[in-house]
Amino acid sequence: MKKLLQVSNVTKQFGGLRAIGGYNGLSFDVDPGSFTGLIGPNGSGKSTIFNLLSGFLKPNSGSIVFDGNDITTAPPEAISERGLARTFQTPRTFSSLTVIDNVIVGADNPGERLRFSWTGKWRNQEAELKHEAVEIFGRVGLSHRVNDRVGDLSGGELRMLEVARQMIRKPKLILLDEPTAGVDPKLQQNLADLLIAIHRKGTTIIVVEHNLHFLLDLVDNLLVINRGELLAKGSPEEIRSNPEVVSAYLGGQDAAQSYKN
Ligand SMILES: Nc1ncnc2c1ncn2[C@@H]1O[C@H](COP(=O)(O)OP(=O)(O)OP(=O)(O)O)[C@@H](O)[C@H]1O
Repeated sequence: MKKLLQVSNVTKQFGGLRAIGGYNGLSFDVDPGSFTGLIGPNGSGKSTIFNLLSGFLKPNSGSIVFDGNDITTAPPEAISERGLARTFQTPRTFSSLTVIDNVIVGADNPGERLRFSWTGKWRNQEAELKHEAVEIFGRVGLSHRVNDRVGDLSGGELRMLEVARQMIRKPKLILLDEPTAGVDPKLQQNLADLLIAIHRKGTTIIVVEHNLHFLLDLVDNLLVINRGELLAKGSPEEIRSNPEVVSAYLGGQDAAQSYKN
C-alpha cells in the first residue's frame, strides 16, 4: 500500500544536542486511513516530531514525504495546503471573534493570517461553512456556544474549537497534540466520538496523548518514542505486552495491567 507519510532517518538538534533521531535518525511511516497514537515520556520528542511534520521546524538531516511530495523543507502554509493539518497544545484562536467565525477563519487560513481571511474566498462560501461548523459543534455537544465569543470558552471548549477549526478544512492527515488536556470527561467522550466519525470518513489521524485510557480504545496502532527514537510500534495489544515499553513508559507491570482494564 502507498504510504501517506514517510519519515526517513530524520534528526533534529537543539543547541548541539540531538533531540530527535538518536544515532540512525528517526524513521516511520503511516498508512492512509490509519489512526495512530504517538506516545512517550515527557520530553521524549512528540511535539518536536509534530513541528517537523508540519513545517514549523526543519530537520538537520533525513526526509519527510507526505502524499507523494517531499515536504522536508516546505513552509507550514505549503504543507497545510497539501492537506496536513495540526492542532497545538495551546489552542491558537482569535479571542475577539465568535466561535463560528473562528471555525470559518480556520477553513481558509491555514497560515493563521487573519488579514487575508477577511478578503479570502471563504466569504462566498460562508453559508456552507457555517452549516458545517454548526454540524461539527453539534457533534461535540457545543451547538449552544457557536455565537459566543471565544474569550468566554472554557479550556476544554477551546480544545474542541481547535479540532473543529482544522476538521472543517477536510485534511488528509490531522495531527492532534494532546486533545484531551483540560477537557472534562463528558467532553472527552464527545471528542472521542468525533474522532471516530472523522476517521470513519477516511481522515488519517495521528494523536499525541498522555491519557492512555482515552487513546488505547481509539487507535489502531501506536508509535512509542523514547529520547527522540522509536522504541516500539504495533497494535495497542502488542504495545501493552511489550516489556521494553512497559518498563520505559508504562511504569511497570502494574500500570500496564491497569491500561488493559
Ligand atoms: N525550541 C527548542 N529549543 C531547545 N530545545 C527544545 C526545543 N523544543 C524542544 N526541545 C527539547 O527537545 C526535547 C523534546 O521536547 P518535546 O517538547 O518535543 O517533547 P514532548 O515529548 O512533546 O514532551 P511533553 O510530553 O512534555 O510535551 C526536550 O529535551 C526539549 O527540551
